[in-house]
Amino acid sequence: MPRDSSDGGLSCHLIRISSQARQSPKTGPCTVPAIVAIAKGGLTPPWPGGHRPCVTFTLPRPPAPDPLRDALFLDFDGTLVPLAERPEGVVVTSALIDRLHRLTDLFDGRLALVSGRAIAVLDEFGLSGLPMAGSHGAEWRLADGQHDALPRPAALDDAKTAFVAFADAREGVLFEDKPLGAALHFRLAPGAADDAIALATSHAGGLHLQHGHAMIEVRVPGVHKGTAIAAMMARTPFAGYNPLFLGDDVTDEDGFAAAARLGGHGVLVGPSRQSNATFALSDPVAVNAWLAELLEPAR
Ligand SMILES: O=P(O)(O)OC[C@H]1O[C@H](O[C@H]2O[C@H](CO)[C@@H](O)[C@H](O)[C@H]2O)[C@H](O)[C@@H](O)[C@@H]1O
Repeated sequence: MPRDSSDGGLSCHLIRISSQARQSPKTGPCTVPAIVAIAKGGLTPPWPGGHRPCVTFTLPRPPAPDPLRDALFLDFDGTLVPLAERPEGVVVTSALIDRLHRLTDLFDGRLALVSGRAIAVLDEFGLSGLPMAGSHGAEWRLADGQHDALPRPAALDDAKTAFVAFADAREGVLFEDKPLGAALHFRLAPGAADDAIALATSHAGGLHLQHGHAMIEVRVPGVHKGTAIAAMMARTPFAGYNPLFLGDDVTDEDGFAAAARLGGHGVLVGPSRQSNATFALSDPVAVNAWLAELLEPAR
């Protein structure tokens, strides 16, 4: 199966190849259909005419997990709930909460949320009964009360002051105060993206610069969703099972890699891209339908 290794780091199975000329995500316009690139020698440089080929990575739908062998790790925003214009705008329905609890029972407790949000925020959304990792892996809490959280770095206070001033000065930019991070959202002000990212980068010393959907964040360094999944997988009731992780954002790539390393796999939610995931679902509606199907045999 052909692979595109031109971007380094990630490697993806190329399942479907587009013959349409499209915008290349990495190197500007691509004008050479991949099928031509393959005919001329492959998907790595040199490409015909020097142009990156147009490729579409399409991953297959995940098979149904086995409740006796697998553990489910679920991202929140963009995976379980559709993205909203504002962080506080997402809606967590009672049907979703009920579904997650029934799945937890089906998997004998082996279901956890893995989010960039703080655990305290997920609790406020009514999800407090579930095991979860928050703050991009900087904190986790299991159903039996085991928990861990890294301390808040002092550097976040300076970042917060600068981010609040920036958000006040730029129409549509939102500041999100997080216990273990500080974030700027520019979904409502896309023109402010470059300046917001530059500002966050200037405050990233000693912190981790975390990109996300229409947002930039500085946060606790040294951890990520992969380390959180590994920490939970080392403990009861997860140890000894195969982790499946569903996520949509760049922060989820570490989780996909960890799931694969620990004997499971990642499921990318959303449009195709180069990813550590090996399966895909189109959006949160598809995720919730897939999850609901798992409960059907138990009805
Ligand atoms: O890891 P996740 O659970 O996916 O959390 C990632 C970030 O989600 C939130 O921001 C994103 O969702 C917002 C609401 O839909 C949206 O307005 C924003 O553009 C997205 O980036 C949350 O606010 C962040 O703290 C999380 O890190």
